[in-house]
Amino acid sequence: MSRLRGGESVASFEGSLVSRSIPIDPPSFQAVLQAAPAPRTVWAAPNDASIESTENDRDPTIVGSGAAAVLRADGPARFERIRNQADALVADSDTDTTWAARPRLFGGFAFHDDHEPAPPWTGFSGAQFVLPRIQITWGDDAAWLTTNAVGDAPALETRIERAHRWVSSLSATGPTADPPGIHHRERLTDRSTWRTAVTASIDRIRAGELRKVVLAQALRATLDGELSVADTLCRLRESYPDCFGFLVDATDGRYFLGATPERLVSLQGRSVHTGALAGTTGRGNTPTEDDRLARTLRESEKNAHEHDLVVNAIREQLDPFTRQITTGDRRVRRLATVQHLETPLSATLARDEHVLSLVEALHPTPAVGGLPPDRALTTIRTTEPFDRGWYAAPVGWFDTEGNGSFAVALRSTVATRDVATLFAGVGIVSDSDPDDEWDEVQLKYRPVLDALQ
Ligand SMILES: C=C(O[C@@H]1C=C(C(=O)O)C=C[C@H]1O)C(=O)O
Repeated sequence: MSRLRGGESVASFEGSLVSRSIPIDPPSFQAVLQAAPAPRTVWAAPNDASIESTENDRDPTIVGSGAAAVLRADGPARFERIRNQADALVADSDTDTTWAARPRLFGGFAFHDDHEPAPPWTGFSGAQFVLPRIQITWGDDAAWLTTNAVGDAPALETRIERAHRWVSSLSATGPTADPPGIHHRERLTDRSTWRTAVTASIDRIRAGELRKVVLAQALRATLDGELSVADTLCRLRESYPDCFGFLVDATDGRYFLGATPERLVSLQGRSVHTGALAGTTGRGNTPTEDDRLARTLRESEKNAHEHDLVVNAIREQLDPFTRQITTGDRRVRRLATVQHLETPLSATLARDEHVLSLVEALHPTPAVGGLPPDRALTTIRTTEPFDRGWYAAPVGWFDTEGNGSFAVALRSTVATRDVATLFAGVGIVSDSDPDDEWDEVQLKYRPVLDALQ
């Protein structure tokens, strides 16, 4: 475990990161996740060929177990503080791993700079990253076992053998329990409060004070049975295979998990992939109705405006870092419960950068914050009657060289064994309709609600 000295920004580790890995027969994702000792971390990459990637940067699926080091930070400087702690940890690191199996730190950040870890976010700092003791990585048709430690290389050789025996002993498919079921739902935002808030934001947009703001709602679901994190994530993976599945364990019986369609940024070497995801409609009951909804979404001026604001802001935020930015074609991204407008963007960095610098520059994009950013964030803070915590904030991983992959933590829940709090939001622009936006929020709760009942 890491030792923190003199406050969170200065980390001192007794030695550097050591890491060993071996190829293994691919075990069952669910069985590993079910059996892995805490804290568990999950990064499940999309199985979507349409997500742009180069040969090398295909994002793998990884389950982490245990903690060889934990980095934490708070406040507006949390991105830089995590970066400094990580630099101290990886200086002189000793790894024998292949590219896919390399050690990574998994975690994320709170949405707001002034995040307080109050319920339901107890245990969640402003930022937390875990270097797992054991990492299982699934690539396209291979898998690896990696063991990580801080300054303890000899013990690693024995640990990797023990971990290998453990993984090999897991049965091919894990047990699948029924979903826990929901016996009570409590809205933290009611319809009339929502109408008032959305109308007030629209008035401010029409008065020229704001251009866009993303307002969210929260829903507290009391569960009938006990939540199984592994089963819930597997159900989300099945229904949303082209989303990013994630799990963050706050180490006190609270988990943040979800399956989000939105990539924030991925960096490999100097190659950057990101995208704008904004503008939403539902799914039809028939293919014809589905296509009609998609066409209406594509042709809607309101959605085009909402979407363009995001594309332009991402381009501006990336501009200082890049030599060249390419904006791909806008398309409709069809998920099980909604359809979104999506534009992929790729760029080449002008110089080497750590992925956390890009994460900090991009968060929050106007897909989840708004424009101008400061006014939108103040509006969110003063309007929403709950703390967003880590919802709509960056979650992902980075490696010892500053490569990494981050998603925007949407379609998610912060949960204990018996209560799950869900969040979902919508972009408000001048011609938004409060009731349509209410309906859109309900659609965005569906991925997690369906996985729970
Ligand atoms: C804020 C959410 O989604 C974001 C808002 C969208 C919109 O307003 O159309 C679409 C996708 C996401 O960028 C959410 O899912 O909670």
